[in-house]
Amino acid sequence: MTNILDTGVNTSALEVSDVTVRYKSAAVLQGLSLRVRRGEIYALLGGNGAGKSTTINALLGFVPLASGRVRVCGIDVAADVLAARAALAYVPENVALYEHLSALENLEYFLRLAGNGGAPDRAAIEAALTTVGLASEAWPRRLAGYSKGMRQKVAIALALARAVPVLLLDEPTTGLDPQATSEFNRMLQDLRSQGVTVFMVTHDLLGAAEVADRIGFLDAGRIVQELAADGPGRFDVKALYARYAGTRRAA
Ligand SMILES: Nc1ncnc2c1ncn2[C@@H]1O[C@H](COP(=O)(O)OP(=O)(O)OP(=O)(O)O)[C@@H](O)[C@H]1O
Repeated sequence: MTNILDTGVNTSALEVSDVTVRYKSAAVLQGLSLRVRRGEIYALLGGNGAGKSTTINALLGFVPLASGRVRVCGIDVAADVLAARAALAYVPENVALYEHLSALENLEYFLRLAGNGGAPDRAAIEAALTTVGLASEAWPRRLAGYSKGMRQKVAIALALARAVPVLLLDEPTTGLDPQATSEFNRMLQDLRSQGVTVFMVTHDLLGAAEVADRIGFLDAGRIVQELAADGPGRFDVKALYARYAGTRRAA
């Protein structure tokens, strides 16, 4: 798969440096710093209100920064938000695609919108749908009959067909059954092996431990802990659970 921004291979995919975001007087991100390497799966965990969605909004350039800097593939988001967004595909928890169109038609339609008006490349569409593991029988069916997991696959296939190097996933496994979750995690591993970077916000500690290279714990707008997968043993889930539970503020 071609990476649209593979110049500057030494730059991080995502770099958040000492970022503060305020809503009115309240600081929601408070000196947040994190770095995601190219081809890495990074899971951001944190309790409700910790600032996870605000972090995604900062990466997309949707919230002004009171201080700090955000870079996407080396591009300063404040300096060139459109170039930064072109390197990102944001997949929200509930994917917004056309229900009355099939997977193939949705991809054709959105690629035409994103492109320069020419016909989208059918082979690239089929390759992307294959990579995400959507069964080919489903490709011509309307999305109205799709499960949540299938819709997510279509949204990710769209990002792949656009050759976007970085995926931002918001709660991707919420509402998926265990089989769909493990299929989803396998797909993320396939994407990683193709050099795609994944940044996901999640409450699914076990899923994150299964698939992520690193897990960051966000509390009150900053990273309070960051752990890396340690080889074949990966994360110590028990210890992780204790730490994760420990970052949640008392209700
Ligand atoms: N547009 C806004 N205006 C004012 N306050 C906001 C706004 N958006 C978020 N907040 C506040 O900022 C804080 C962080 O919100 P954010 O949505 O980033 O948290 P989160 O970690 O994604 O939470 P959740 O897990 O519940 O989705 C919360 O206290 C929230 O109420």
